[in-house]
Amino acid sequence: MRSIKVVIPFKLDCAKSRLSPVLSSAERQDLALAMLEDVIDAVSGLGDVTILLKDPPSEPGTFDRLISRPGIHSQIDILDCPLELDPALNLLIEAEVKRGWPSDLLIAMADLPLMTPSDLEEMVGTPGDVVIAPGRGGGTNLILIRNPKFRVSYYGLSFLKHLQMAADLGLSAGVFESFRCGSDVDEPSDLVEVMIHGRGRTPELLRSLGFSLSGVRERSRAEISR
Ligand SMILES: Nc1nc2c(ncn2[C@@H]2O[C@H](COP(=O)(O)OP(=O)(O)OP(=O)(O)O)[C@@H](O)[C@H]2O)c(=O)[nH]1
Ligand SMILES: C[C@H](OP(=O)(O)O)C(=O)O
Repeated sequence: MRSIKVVIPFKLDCAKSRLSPVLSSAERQDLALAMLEDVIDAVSGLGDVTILLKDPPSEPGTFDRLISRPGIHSQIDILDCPLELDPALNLLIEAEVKRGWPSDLLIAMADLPLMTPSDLEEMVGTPGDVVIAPGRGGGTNLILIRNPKFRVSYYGLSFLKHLQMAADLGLSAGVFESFRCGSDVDEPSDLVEVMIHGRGRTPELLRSLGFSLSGVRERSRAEISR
């Protein structure tokens, strides 16, 4: 099997703005870092990892502990790129093409705190020139790119867009359906799933911020309170 390079795009400044009804700006940054930690734990067995960073953090050393924890054996690099999500990722893809496509690329969003190494093993076993793990509601949570012709186009109905882009290029697309990989954390109601199913740093942080499951389940959803 070909080797895999993992790319995690990450933005700390104004991170997770859709959670502003329930979390302050500093808390959202802490949450973004906790989710990044859980994502690194899930992906680090697959190969080397590049964190594609939008804006260098104001506090030096923000990432030091995250990337040099015991149990993390892969190489983790931080690559600064001020561009928006798509141009930053497509520039990185083109750089890999110029290098002769030494590894396949797995692009993993940093807001997937439920994802586990065994989910990813299953995804990597899925055939296709491109394999996509959709997010709930039509987004794209993970893309495994095995063919260097593919480029990304996130936001909007990006799952369907990515399938169409693969078809337009004549590439085969595998779809990896997974509850854990499909659960990205964007809206306050997504925090419920983290409290119920999370096992890592993210539910721990939410508990330390005072969140708990209220024990009530209304309109088919458990409720959390703070
Ligand atoms: N490198 C880079 N990463 C980004 C950028 N915008 C978002 N990301 C990352 O891409 C992933 C998905 O982004 P979103 O779910 O929109 O996260 P977000 O922008 O922090 O959240 P909202 O402000 O609520 O949209 C997360 O891992 C983000 O950290 C960007 O402009 N550059
Ligand atoms: C990046 C974007 O994430 P969302 O904010 O839609 O979860 C997408 O999946 O296309």
